[in-house]
Amino acid sequence: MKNILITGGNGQLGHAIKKIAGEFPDFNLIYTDYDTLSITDAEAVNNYFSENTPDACINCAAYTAVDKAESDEDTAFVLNFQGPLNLAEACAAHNTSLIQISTDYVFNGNACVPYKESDDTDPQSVYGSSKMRGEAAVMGINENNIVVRTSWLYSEFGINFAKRMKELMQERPELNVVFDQAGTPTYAVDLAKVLLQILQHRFAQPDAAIGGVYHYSNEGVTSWYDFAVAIKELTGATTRVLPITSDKYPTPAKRPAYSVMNKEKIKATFGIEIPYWRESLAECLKFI
Ligand SMILES: NC(=O)C1=CN([C@@H]2O[C@H](COP(=O)(O)OP(=O)(O)OC[C@H]3O[C@@H](n4cnc5c(N)ncnc54)[C@H](OP(=O)(O)O)[C@@H]3O)[C@@H](O)[C@H]2O)C=CC1
Ligand SMILES: Cc1cn([C@H]2C[C@H](O)[C@@H](COP(=O)(O)OP(=O)(O)O[C@H]3O[C@@H](C)C(=O)[C@@H](O)[C@H]3O)O2)c(=O)[nH]c1=O
Repeated sequence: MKNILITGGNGQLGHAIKKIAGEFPDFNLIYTDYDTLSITDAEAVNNYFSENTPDACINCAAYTAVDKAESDEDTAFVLNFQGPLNLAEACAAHNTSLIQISTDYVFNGNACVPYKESDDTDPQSVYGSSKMRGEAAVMGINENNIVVRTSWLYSEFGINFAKRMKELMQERPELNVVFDQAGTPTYAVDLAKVLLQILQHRFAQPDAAIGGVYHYSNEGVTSWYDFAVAIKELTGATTRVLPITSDKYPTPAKRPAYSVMNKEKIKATFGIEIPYWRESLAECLKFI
């Protein structure tokens, strides 16, 4: 039995991991959150690892309020950079495997073909910059650590675009949604399974050199507008969904115009198949 620590366990991804934990009977999953283990408190993190010595840690704790981060930079960096650094140091000291979750918002969005892990990062927002620093901190401490970048995460848990759209469609006759930002939605439950599969792989072949950055989203490409239209179609809502350009929906943080990620590396390394985004959306909507 392997003990797996899930930090930020009360967030969206933490809940998604809880949902599928039963499919991994060899793992004893331990969930902590802000109130039980603040990842920004280096001493608390060290003490926790000394007392509990987990075999692996998946860091789901993060500052994810993209717009708020623009005016709350210090808090975003403490949580998205210092927190992962604290965890990476404790993991290194206790021989614990670490998976850090990162984001498509580390890219500037100027590409027109899917981003590879080796492409340059150039975040356009405080959130993206803080996550990029978190990636560098984790990989700088131990090259065997793993960073999984994902995009447009949604699920029946927490706050996310799909849940918000479904709510708004019940309240409003018309919705305006940007169609000039392209990316790929990711059902958090699909990501949760892959994270635990990666750990299975790590424990089965401890000497395999699988450390590094990986991209994972669902398959396909869409825009936020098309994502909203799919939610409307799949839920049978009658709201009019209208496409707008980003300048008609001003936000404090700039989002990448294109943040589709190439997933060849994660598929080849771990032998996984990835569901198409619309099929996963249909599955998720059964639970929203
Ligand atoms: N959501 C998305 O669209 C995407 C997310 N990601 C990444 O995926 C990961 C998971 O995101 P998601 O589950 O959506 O995020 P959530 O915001 O749902 O969850 C983050 C969790 O971290 C907790 N937390 C806050 N501060 C601390 C702290 N100091 N110590 C421990 N825990 C803390 C939060 O608790 P509380 O709520 O009490 O503050 C919350 O439970 C993150 O790394 C994120 O950057 C990547 C791409 C897209
Ligand atoms: C609610 C709403 C949003 N939008 C736009 C705003 C924005 O450009 C886009 C996405 O909206 P949101 O602000 O909900 O999503 P956002 O917070 O930008 O989502 C991001 O979160 C972080 C944590 C990530 O890591 C990213 O991968 C991504 O998922 O849709 C509309 O056009 N109309 C609307 O009614």
